[in-house]
Amino acid sequence: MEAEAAVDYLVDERSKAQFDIDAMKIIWAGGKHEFEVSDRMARLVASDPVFRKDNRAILDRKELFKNTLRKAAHAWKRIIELRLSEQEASKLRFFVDEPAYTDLHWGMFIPVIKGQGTEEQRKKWLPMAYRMQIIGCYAQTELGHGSNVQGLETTATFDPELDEFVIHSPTLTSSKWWPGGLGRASTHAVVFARLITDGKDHGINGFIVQLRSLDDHLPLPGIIIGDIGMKFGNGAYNTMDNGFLRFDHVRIPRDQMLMRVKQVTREGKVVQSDVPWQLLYGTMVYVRQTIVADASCALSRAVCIATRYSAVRRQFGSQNGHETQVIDYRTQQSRLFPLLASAYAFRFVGEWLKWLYMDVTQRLQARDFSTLPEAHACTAGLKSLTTSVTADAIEECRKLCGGHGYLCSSGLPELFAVYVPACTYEGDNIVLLLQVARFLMKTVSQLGSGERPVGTTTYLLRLEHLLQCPCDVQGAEDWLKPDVVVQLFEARSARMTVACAKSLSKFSKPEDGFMDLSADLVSVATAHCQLIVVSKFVEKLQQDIPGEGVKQQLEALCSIYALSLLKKHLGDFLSTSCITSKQASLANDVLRSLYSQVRPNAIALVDAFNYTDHFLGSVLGRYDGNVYPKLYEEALKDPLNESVVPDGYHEYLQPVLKQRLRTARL
Ligand SMILES: CCCCC/C=C\C/C=C\C/C=C\C/C=C\CCCC(=O)SCCNC(=O)CCNC(=O)[C@H](O)C(C)(C)COP(=O)(O)OP(=O)(O)OC[C@H]1O[C@@H](n2cnc3c(N)ncnc32)[C@H](O)[C@@H]1OP(=O)(O)O
Ligand SMILES: Cc1cc2nc3c(=O)[nH]c(=O)nc-3n(C[C@H](O)[C@H](O)[C@H](O)COP(=O)(O)OP(=O)(O)OC[C@H]3O[C@@H](n4cnc5c(N)ncnc54)[C@H](O)[C@@H]3O)c2cc1C
Repeated sequence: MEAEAAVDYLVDERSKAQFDIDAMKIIWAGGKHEFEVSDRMARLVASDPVFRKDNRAILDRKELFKNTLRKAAHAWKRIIELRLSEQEASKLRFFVDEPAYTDLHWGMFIPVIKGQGTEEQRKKWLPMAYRMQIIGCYAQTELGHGSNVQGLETTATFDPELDEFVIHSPTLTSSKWWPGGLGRASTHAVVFARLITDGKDHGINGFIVQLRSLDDHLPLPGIIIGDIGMKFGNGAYNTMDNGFLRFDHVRIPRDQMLMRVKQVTREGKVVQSDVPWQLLYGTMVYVRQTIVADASCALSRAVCIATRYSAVRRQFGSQNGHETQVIDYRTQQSRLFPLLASAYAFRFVGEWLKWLYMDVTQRLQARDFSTLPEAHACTAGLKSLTTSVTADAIEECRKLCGGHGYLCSSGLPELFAVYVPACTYEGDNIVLLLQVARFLMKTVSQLGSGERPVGTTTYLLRLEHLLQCPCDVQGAEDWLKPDVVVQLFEARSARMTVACAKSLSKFSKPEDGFMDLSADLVSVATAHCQLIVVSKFVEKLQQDIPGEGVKQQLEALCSIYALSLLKKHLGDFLSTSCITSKQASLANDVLRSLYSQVRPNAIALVDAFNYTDHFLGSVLGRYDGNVYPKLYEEALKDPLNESVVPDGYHEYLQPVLKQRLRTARL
């Protein structure tokens, strides 16, 4: 009975949608072709029993890891058999949805050789890597240093006699610690180490080092290697073999130093090429950009689960003889719909960031390095903003699902455990925001010197205006005007930036100021990054958006994104006199009416993500809404339910029960 009623809830919900959902699916996917590829790969993975993943939380580490190896090998087999393109293969791996050494091989090892190798090095190493004849990882972080890349201790000392580098770990803290894929799978690594020639330290650089034999996978001489142990959560990121690695005077040929940024000649002379040294950090810029795109996937997945379940779940009250769907509670809407809006916002900012990254790459090839600092600031800042919001949002979605959200079968605990390290890897989120703040302070300080701000900082050219312009909101409807909202976010960011720059100028040493004001600098960077997301959403809406009602839905979501941020950071907007308290109260009224506008479309808006039940991996987020019987089904699959009387009853339960009986008689 309940099961049928639950199914009905979602059918009814879907019939209320006021927009063309197929058109929205294409917008979400980023185009017709992208939608077709994504849809095909998702179905391919979902229909293949090797890719089942509902048992991850109960497998022990060894079984779990072996199963990951099996899935990765099967994925590779399918990629070859079906002659999948690079785009299709990467989508297939995405839908397999299991962190694995292949993420680092394709996501970092290949990109670092592409970005930091010479033409010759690329020709030598990439074909082997593309065919997976070698498996590589990215070994930068050490036990003692992660954020402070310049503080790495591993050494690469040039031996001119043998024309080789000697890679060595001089201290315990110089052990490589964390690299994914290193622990068990990789045969090779790009190792970041201090380049030393003729007794002189030339700073860090990447080196290709073979770690394990290609015949029997045993570590090569001088290599001490292993897995760093269990991480947060069962299943979750434990499918990944994050590893440790120590070198005892390991020798590699000179041509295995990645030489795009610096070269070492046969005589041991170090030659700096004319590209900026920061390109050594280029792979991190690339991966940060992909992490932003990935944030909208994780966020939309959690939101899809919470939204569908909120429509199925009923609690208290009465609507036509039924209890109230929890999605109809204003409190539920005010927690859920800003997250739904953020998922769309991050999708569009991710698309834009991909474009920015391609643009900077093309410019670098043409030896135009002018936009590199901005690309670094945008990728760092948006990586930080989107991953922090997404991690918090997954936890919020768990709470939005009440008690059942805490069950592994809701999919949310594992999603959270897999996702939270994104706030740390590829740059700790606070460290990255401080990089953005540094960039903003530098941009402001150069305004008078004729240096023109570029791209996302162009608004600072209108600084005088932004520092005193009043907010143009007289009536509630003014809050729906995109130019009013964008200018408001510009004014807030500009005012906070200038206030911080003024405070900084009071310090005789800028570095002291940076230390003392770092918490404020993080707020400034956050305000700037939120402005970028809002303005990229608005720009997206200025493009041609086909499909009946699609644009209207996206406009509502864009307003929800911006106004819910305004509400959350009201202190910033009021303390910088960007708005009055009357305007804040009008914004709150508008938000409520926007929630009402989104409410009938909520299920269709999450259906537009086009996730299969396999990918969602959630009983609560099932497409058919058939939640309750499936919760039972999942519970009954638990190994604890395999026997009626639990293992251990005779040893540990029965004696206790008997003893209590005797005590009671006494
Ligand atoms: C099923 C799940 C799969 C999901 C996968 C989805 C997507 C991902 C896809 C592929 C990836 C695969 C798997 C993902 C999973 C895990 C991967 C994790 C891998 C790692 O986790 S891998 C280690 C990453 N580890 C860091 O992330 C260290 C952070 N630490 C730093 O990054 C630096 O150390 C910094 C910047 C903090 C200090 O650097 P510093 O000490 O040199 O100091 P300073 O601040 O003075 O900078 C001097 C001048 O360089 C400029 N500058 C700085 N950085 C730049 C850059 N990148 N580009 C251009 N310019 C840059 C500055 O703006 C300044 O410029 P100016 O002088 O003009 O002011
Ligand atoms: C799951 C996972 C996978 C990873 N994969 C890889 C990989 O494949 N390859 C690789 O090389 N590395 C990898 N890493 C390492 C990762 O990149 C680092 O852990 C990350 O860059 C953070 O550095 P840290 O550990 O040194 O943190 P720390 O810098 O020690 O951070 C500790 C605290 O100090 C604060 N802090 C640090 N510096 C400052 C500052 N200047 N100002 C203010 N606060 C500061 C931070 O905000 C944080 O709160 C991985 C890490 C994880 C968790």
